[in-house]
Amino acid sequence: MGPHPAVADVRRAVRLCLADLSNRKSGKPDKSGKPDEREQGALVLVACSGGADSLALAAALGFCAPRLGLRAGLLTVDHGLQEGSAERAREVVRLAPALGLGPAEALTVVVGGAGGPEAAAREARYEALSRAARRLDAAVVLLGHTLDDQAETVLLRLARGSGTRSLAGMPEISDIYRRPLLGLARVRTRQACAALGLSPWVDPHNADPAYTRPRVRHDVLPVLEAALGPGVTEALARTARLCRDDADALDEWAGDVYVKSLEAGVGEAGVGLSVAVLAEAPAAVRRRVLRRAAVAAGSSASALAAVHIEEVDRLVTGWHGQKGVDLPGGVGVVRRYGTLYFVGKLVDNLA
Ligand SMILES: Nc1ncnc2c1ncn2[C@@H]1O[C@H](COP(=O)(O)OP(=O)(O)OP(=O)(O)O)[C@@H](O)[C@H]1O
Repeated sequence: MGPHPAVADVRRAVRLCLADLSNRKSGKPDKSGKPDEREQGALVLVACSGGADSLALAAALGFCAPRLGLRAGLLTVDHGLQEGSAERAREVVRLAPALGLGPAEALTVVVGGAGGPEAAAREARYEALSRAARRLDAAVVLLGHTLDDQAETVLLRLARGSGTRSLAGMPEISDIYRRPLLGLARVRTRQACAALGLSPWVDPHNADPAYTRPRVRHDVLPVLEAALGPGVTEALARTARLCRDDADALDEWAGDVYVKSLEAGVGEAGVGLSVAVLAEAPAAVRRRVLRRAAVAAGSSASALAAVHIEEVDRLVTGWHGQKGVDLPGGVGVVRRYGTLYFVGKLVDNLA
């Protein structure tokens, strides 16, 4: 008898996601079911909170890694924000060998206050995960976001009035991170855990209406599904995929226009763009070029809101002598005749 269908689904998702790293073309296990000692494969880590999504993912990684000729390990992060968090982290680490995961570590982080506790915890978590991955020389770190997480993200961003890049939601691959479960409904990870006899941890925050995401999860999406039909979650995730393709194409176009419009160049004086070249570009492309220039001059991408860029855009398309625009990160934008200058502390990695 084969595995439970949900277990098979999670394993398939992991296999597909790691296929490019595999050194076993057949996908069949070797005799021992363990990675060949002579050709030690790449190390794949799973970031596991102990919740159903990342627990099902960890189990699937432990199963698939030897069959793909890869090594597998686990990282769990103790944010120190909830009672019993250290004990839970230890429990997740203790579970790792039974799941077939080699190095397993609990990382302790200190969460600062900037941007609210959720955002600060996330930032501290990613920093700790990236550092540990570098130290262990891991090729990738897997995250357990599901189709439902993606749909919630898209809905939240729609409600904020986001553009295509933001509506593209979470990418399947970014930097060392991969999200194999983005195409899989959350219910499948619950089913997979149950079928494997695993008892996931339930985050009390996930039911706390004080947080926005739980409200979307429990109050908004069920109402949409009831009113518009059961395909809404899947449809929102599809919107993310479509927006990603559009955003990628526009970014590429904007890259060309950015280079063409660089008039005063990028240097000590700032970034100078040709207004004539900018004015010729479609609005969606122009806004991307302006964002790029702002980041090159020292604004942080996450602090730049759509309203900031719209204000800068008015210096191009609605110019009647206004004095300039201040952007986050201490960047100022001024227009002098045919050139738009972004002046501020320049960052090293220019676009
Ligand atoms: N404390 C943690 N330690 C390690 N990884 C984590 C931790 N918290 C979250 N992650 C990783 O980030 C992913 C998304 O976490 P998030 O809290 O947004 O979602 P979630 O729905 O609560 O996920 P899960 O059910 O796996 O806890 C998780 O699936 C996991 O891979």
